[in-house]
Amino acid sequence: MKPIQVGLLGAGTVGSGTFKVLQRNQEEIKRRAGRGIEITMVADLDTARAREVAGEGVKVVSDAREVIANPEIDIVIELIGGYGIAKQLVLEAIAAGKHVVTANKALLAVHGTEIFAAAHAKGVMVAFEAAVAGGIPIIKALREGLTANSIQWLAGIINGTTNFILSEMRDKGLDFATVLKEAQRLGYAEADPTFDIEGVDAGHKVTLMSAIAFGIPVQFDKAHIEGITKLAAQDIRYAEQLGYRIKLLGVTKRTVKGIELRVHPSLVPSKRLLANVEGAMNAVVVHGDAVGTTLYYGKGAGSEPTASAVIADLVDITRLHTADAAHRVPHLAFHPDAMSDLKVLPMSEVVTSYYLRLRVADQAGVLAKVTGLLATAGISIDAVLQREADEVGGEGSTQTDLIILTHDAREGTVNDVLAELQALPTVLEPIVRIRKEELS
Ligand SMILES: NC(=O)c1ccc[n+]([C@@H]2O[C@H](COP(=O)([O-])OP(=O)(O)OC[C@H]3O[C@@H](n4cnc5c(N)ncnc54)[C@H](O)[C@@H]3O)[C@@H](O)[C@H]2O)c1
Ligand SMILES: N[C@@H](CCO)C(=O)O
Ligand code: NA
Repeated sequence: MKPIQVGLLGAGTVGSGTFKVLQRNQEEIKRRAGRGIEITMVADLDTARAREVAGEGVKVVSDAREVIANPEIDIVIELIGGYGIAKQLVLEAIAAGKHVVTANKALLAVHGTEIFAAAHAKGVMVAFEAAVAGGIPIIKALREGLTANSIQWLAGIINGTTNFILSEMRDKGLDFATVLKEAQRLGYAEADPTFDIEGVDAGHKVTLMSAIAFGIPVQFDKAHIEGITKLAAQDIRYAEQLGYRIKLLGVTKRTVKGIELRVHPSLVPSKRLLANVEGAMNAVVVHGDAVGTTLYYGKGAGSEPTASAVIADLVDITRLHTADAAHRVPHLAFHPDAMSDLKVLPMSEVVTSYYLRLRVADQAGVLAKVTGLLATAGISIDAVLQREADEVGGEGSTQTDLIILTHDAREGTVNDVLAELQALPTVLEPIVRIRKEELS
């Protein structure tokens, strides 16, 4: 089947990421969607840059309406932003019978009711995973994964720019303006960064989540919004001394009286996972009556993380648009005729790093012997800690613990060297081995 054709409006930060990821993972995405997905036309006012982004074989125009008018195109991605021309283009694309994918939370939070109604009437989809918490699939989680639940509340760090500002101010003592500039340079901030720092962007996102969580219309005008511009550095410090971090949270809650919908700085106990979400990272905690509390964490802004969500929507729409049984969501995510024959590795071939603890005789040369055997096996050491003998076995002890952190090594190699180490007469007890994952 011929690839589904996509038109892109706006080849900026997110648009260029969408191109890159779609090209890099083309084959895998096709195996998942059951059909190729190709951006064949791009509109951007800056046609020279768009041409650079799009590469060979893609038609570049400056007038977005040419993309919408192209009958070959089934899906239009709107990545221009704002309420003005973006709104007109989205409504025109819908009227022309195109599905729309957008990252424009401002547009949907304010004009969502009109846009979704137009799409419903026309029988097309408007997908917006990228609009909330960027790459985190929170829309899909709320709409599909948690669909059995009566959702009670959700709270999240959903603006990367402000979380980045708060983290950098606290950790590096940098001033607000400097960090904001850096967030803009990194492509996190909105075209108008007051939307970020005054909590408006977070308000747009929590409004969209509130609608999906509780089945209410999008009502940005009812949200209470405070940003971080009035936050004083000493309050961040005092909160810290009391065991709290200050985070800009978007919160929406079902109560007997109605729905809470609010964005403001909040003290969060330092030991909570949310308090430890740093930099431009986002996280959303959702509480459903059946599932309890669940947490979603990841990059909420930036070129490729946001593109990740845009493309997920493209795949969803491609599956639904190509509406025969063969193109529904496959049981194993990839289409049955596109499964891979990649092998599952035996544990001995797994590469990871290790924590090793050896109870050894407290005598000269033991450490050298142990590290020598590891070196011979090609296992490099990240850190060594030797406990004092009397900490281990009491005063006058003749035993001590050697704790070794290794760099990455093959499990089979580690097994062999552990057998050698265990056989040393100076190693007194079974060696403790715990695998270590940096998960970075
Ligand atoms: N940057 C992020 O991390 C991020 C994350 C999530 C959502 N978003 C949203 O994604 C959208 C795009 O953001 P971005 O950061 O990629 O913005 P950007 O400013 O980098 O890109 C916008 C592009 O649109 C083009 N453009 C402007 N007017 C146009 C018109 N009339 N016709 C055609 N092209 C036009 C601009 O030349 C520019 O290349 C916004 O709605 C934003 O809120 C961004
Ligand atoms: N300006 C937004 C981009 C992602 O929506 C942020 O900082 O989170
Ligand atoms: Na998302």
